[in-house]
Amino acid sequence: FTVGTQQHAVLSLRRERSSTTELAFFRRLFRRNKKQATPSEPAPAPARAKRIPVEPADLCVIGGGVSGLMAAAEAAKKSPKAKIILLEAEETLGGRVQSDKTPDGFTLDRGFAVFIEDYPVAKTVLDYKQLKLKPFLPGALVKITETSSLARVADPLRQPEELLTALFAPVGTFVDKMRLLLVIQHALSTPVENFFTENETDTETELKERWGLSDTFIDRFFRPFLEGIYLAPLNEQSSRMFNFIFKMFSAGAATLPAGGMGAIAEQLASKAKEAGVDLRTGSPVTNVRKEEDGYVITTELGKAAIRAKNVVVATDGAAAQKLLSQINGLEELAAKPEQPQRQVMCMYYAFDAPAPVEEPILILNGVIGKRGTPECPVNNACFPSVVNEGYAPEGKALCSVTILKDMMDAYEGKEGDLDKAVREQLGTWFPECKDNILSKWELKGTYKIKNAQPAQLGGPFPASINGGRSPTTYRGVLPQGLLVCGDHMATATLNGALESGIRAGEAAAKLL
Ligand SMILES: Cc1cc2nc3c(=O)[nH]c(=O)nc-3n(C[C@H](O)[C@H](O)[C@H](O)COP(=O)(O)OP(=O)(O)OC[C@H]3O[C@@H](n4cnc5c(N)ncnc54)[C@H](O)[C@@H]3O)c2cc1C
Repeated sequence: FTVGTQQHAVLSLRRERSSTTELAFFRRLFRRNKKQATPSEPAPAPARAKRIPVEPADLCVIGGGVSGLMAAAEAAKKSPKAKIILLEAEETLGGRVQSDKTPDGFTLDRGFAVFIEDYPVAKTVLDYKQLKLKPFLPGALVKITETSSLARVADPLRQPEELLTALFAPVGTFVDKMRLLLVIQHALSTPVENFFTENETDTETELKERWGLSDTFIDRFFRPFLEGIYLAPLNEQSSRMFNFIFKMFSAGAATLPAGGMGAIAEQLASKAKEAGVDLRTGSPVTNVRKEEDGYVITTELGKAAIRAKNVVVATDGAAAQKLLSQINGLEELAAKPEQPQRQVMCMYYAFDAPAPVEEPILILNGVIGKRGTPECPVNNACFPSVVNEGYAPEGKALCSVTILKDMMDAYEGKEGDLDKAVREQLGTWFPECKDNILSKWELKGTYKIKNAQPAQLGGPFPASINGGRSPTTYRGVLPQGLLVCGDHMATATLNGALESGIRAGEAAAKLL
C-alpha cells in the first residue's frame, strides 16, 4: 500500500488530458500530419473523429466524491423519474474519503482524517448507527520537550474530572488556560452561521490578537493541532475556519467509523444507487461542451458521450476550474489563479497489541524548535485501532502518523530515511516500546496526498457555510443548467462537501 506518487502521476496525466478538448486534439493531429507531408506526397486526409454514440440523460454529475454522491442522491430523491448519471474518473467512488483494506485485516484510511459527530449537515444526512462511530477523547497528549513525558491537554468543560490536570498541564500558563475557557465558551455559544459573517483574518492573528494566547501555548498545542487539520501554517488559514473547527471539536466528539472513513462515502454511494443514480467509475470526463439545449459530456477520447440537460461539476476545485474553462463563454476561467492545494502524507505501522497508549486520544508534537525538522518529522499520531477496533484484526494494533508538507519535501525520494526518523521520534514519545518500534513495527502503508484540501483564506476562495456558495456561481454566474459543488465551494471539510452537494442536488432537481 504505497499510494500517492504513482496515484497522483496517473491523476495528473488524466487531468492533462481533461484540459484537451477533442477538437483541439484532432486539430493538433491534423497539423502534425500536415507538417510531415513532403511536396511529392499529397497530404494525408485529416483524421476523422470516430462517431461515438451519445446517450441522453437529464442530469450528469461529474465526480464521485462526497459532494457528487450527495448531489446525485439528493437530485434523485427529489426527482425520482429523472435519468441521472454520475461519472467518476477513478475506479472507486469516494474521492478523498476512501479506506483500503489490507489482506491481513487492517483498515488504512487514505490519509488520517476524523469525522466530527456534530457537523451540522452530516448529522442530518448520515446514518451514524450504521457507521458504528467511536469517539476520541477530548484534548490531546502533547510532547513538549524532547525528554519530557507526554503532557495532557484536557477540556475541563467536557471532562470536569480532568480540571486539575488541565490547570496544571505544562503546555501553557494559567492565564492561557483561563483564556482558553473563553475561546471554548465563545465557540459553544455562537451559532455556526455567525462565524462566517465575522471579520476574517488568519488563525495566528486570531489566536494572538483576539484571544491573547501566548506564543508558547500556541506553539505547543494550537500549531500542531490545527496544522494537522488545515495542513497549512496558521497564518495561511482563515480565522472563520478556526472558529468553525474549534466549535465542532468543543461541542461534539471526533470519531472514527468501524469500517474506516471510507464507510461514509460508501453509505452515500448506496443512498445514490438506491435512489436510482447510475454510478459509473473509471470514467474521467475530458470535455464538457455547451449546446443549445444542454451539454455534451465526453469521457476519455472515443469511449462515451452523454447529452445531459443539466450538469453538476463535483470535482475538486482545480479540476473544476479546468473543466469549466472549456465551456463556451467561460474560457476566461483558464487564466484565473488556481486555488492552492494543501498536501499531506500519512504512514501506517502495524504491530502486536497493546498499543503504547491505550486511550483513544490524539498525540501531538509540541516540541518548540524541533517540530517539523528532519529529526522530528511527525506532526501528530494516534492509534486508530484503539479508537475503533475495526481498524485492526484481533490481537494487532495500528498507528497512524501524519507528516506535513515541509517534511514531505525534505524527505522526497528518501522514504527509507523518513521511516527511520519516524521510528526514532516515536521511540522518544513511547520510550518503553522503543525497541519494538525500531525493529518490530511493520510499515503497512504510505499515502502522499497532493490535493488533500483547498486553501481557504479570503480573496476568491473564502471558507463559507450556510450551504456554501451558490451552485450557480463559480467565480461568476454560470450558464443555465450548469452547477458546481465540492468542498472548495463551502468549507474544506466533509461537512462542507455534504452541504455543497445537497445545495447543488436541490438546485438540479428544480431544473429536472
Ligand atoms: C488526508 C485528508 C484528511 C482530511 N481530514 C479531514 C477531517 O479530518 N475532517 C473533515 O471533515 N474533512 C477532512 N478532509 C477533507 C474532506 O475529505 C474533503 O473536504 C471532502 O472529501 C471533499 O469531497 P469533494 O466531493 O468535495 O471532493 P473529492 O473527494 O475530491 O471528489 C471529487 C471527485 O471528482 C473526481 N474527478 C476529478 N476530476 C474528474 C473528471 N475529470 N471526471 C470525473 N471525475 C473526476 C475525483 O476523482 C474525485 O473522486 C480531509 C481530506 C484529506 C485528503
